[in-house]
Amino acid sequence: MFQILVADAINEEGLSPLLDFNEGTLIQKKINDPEVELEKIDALLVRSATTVTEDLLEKMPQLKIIARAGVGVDNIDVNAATKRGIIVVNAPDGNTISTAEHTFAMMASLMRNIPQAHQSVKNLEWKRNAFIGTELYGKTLGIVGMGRIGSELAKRAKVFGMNVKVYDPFLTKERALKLGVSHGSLEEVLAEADIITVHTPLTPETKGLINEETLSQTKKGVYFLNCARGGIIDELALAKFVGNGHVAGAAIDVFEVEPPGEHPLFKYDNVIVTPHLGASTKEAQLNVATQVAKEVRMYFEGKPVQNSINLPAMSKDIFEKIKPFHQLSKQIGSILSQCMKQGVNEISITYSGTVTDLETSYLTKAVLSGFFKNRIDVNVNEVNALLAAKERGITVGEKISTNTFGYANSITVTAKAENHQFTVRGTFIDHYGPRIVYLNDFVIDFLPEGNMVYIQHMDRPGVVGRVGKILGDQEVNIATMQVGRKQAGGEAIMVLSFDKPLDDKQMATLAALEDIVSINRINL
Ligand SMILES: NC(=O)C1=CN([C@@H]2O[C@H](COP(=O)(O)OP(=O)(O)OC[C@H]3O[C@@H](n4cnc5c(N)ncnc54)[C@H](O)[C@@H]3O)[C@@H](O)[C@H]2O)C=CC1
Ligand SMILES: O=C(O)CCC(=O)C(=O)O
Repeated sequence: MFQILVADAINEEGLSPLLDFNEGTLIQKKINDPEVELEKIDALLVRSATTVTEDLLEKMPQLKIIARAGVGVDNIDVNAATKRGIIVVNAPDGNTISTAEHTFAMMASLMRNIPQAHQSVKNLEWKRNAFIGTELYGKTLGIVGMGRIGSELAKRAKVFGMNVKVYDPFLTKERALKLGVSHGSLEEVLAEADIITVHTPLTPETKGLINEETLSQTKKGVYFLNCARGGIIDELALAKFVGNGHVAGAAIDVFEVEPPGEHPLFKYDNVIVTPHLGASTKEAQLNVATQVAKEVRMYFEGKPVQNSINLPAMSKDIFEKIKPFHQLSKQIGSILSQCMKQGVNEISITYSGTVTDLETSYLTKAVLSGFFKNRIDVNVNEVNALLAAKERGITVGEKISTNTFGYANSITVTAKAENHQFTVRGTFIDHYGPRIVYLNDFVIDFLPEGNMVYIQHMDRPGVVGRVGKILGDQEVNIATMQVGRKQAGGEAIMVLSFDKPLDDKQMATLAALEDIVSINRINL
């Protein structure tokens, strides 16, 4: 049973794919609840209240997937998760409309003094002249970060007759044209906009993007909005520019520290605030919860996840096509690792035939995950495979060849150490399955499965018989046996499979036989 911890308030109805999941137990408790056994948790679902740090991950050795029921993953140490092979998924578009609408509502409220007027009327006042507002019509809205939310906001602003000027270094001219917005530098947006709103993620590049220097490049009387992440606008700098009258007002949904407690912006009447409500609609909460619950279930069902931060997306169709090769690649990596015990400095992979139509980089990562399994403590998978190789100084190369060695496809992997190298080649035969067809200079043909031994020996009469006799005497049943040799009387190999692994004594007895050069267990 997979243990799935829902650590933040996530919409219950949206969690139904996990509540109905027979192979998972859903635990809805805070991360620091003493009843939560962190070391047993397989999946962690959070919103923004839980901060997923490297220290926390250290306490969760079984964790395989972190799901953020929302967009921003700045509360998750994605690098630390990646290093441990933990997939991080989010719900990228479930709350886009809600956040765009909230930003729009904040902008309209700010320009028409709605919160202040509301409070005044409730205080039994009737000050119609105190709350003269400003129209949105004809004003220039500057959008910094033209992704999903920025784009939805732009559409709404245009309907209200606003001009939209955007800054996003990753936005193409074609997309800007399609969205009907004017695209410029940050400096241009700062200089031209009447209202500026930020919609970027919080990253080292965007932290403090709006600071004293950039604020001083804006028009006097500009308005600011932040419904993205606290910290993109430097709060103290903004407070200073509101205080000196340069900024006419600000609407803030998100803070550097949440909840913010006493805050320098709160003393200004022309600053309106909400407690991180961008995604707080029934619709958005249901959407994001459903999206991540489905993703976690798909993951545990062995299906591809769609919205991973640290793994390329793969459609179901492609995943089905790649699946047999993925398994074969892992097996090749594992055989290689078990046959070549020394430290490796290079792994090169050659793909040929039908497999080259697929996403081979995914297979390369599978080869590495098979290779590192049992070699290092860390669970290596497609998420951290390249990183694991890099950290261990192993160069990984991938190439395509037209030589299929007579098969419809083949995957050939060579691991190189200082004075040694070992090659394993496999193929996948439709309606038949995976086969290993080449092992270190020997042509062979065996199913990579179960408990095997790989024996290097001299091709002399009686060797195969002696191996069979010794194992028979010890009541060991040989399930399959394949032999390969280069030339009569020269070096040869045997690959045998058994119902259960050979023990150390049995291995030692075989190793001591005359004409046996070496013997290795291969457990797949
Ligand atoms: N207040 C709330 O409750 C919510 C806040 N958010 C925040 O809004 C952010 C944006 O969300 P989406 O639009 O869905 O993300 P998105 O990924 O679709 O868009 C982000 C855009 O920012 C741009 N960008 C990145 N670095 C930039 C830079 N240095 N300068 C200018 N543009 C830059 C990207 O190119 C991208 O187009 C999220 O990262 C999240 O932190 C999201 C949902 C709810
Ligand atoms: O969980 C929430 O309500 C916050 C949403 C948010 O900030 C996000 O999706 O990035």
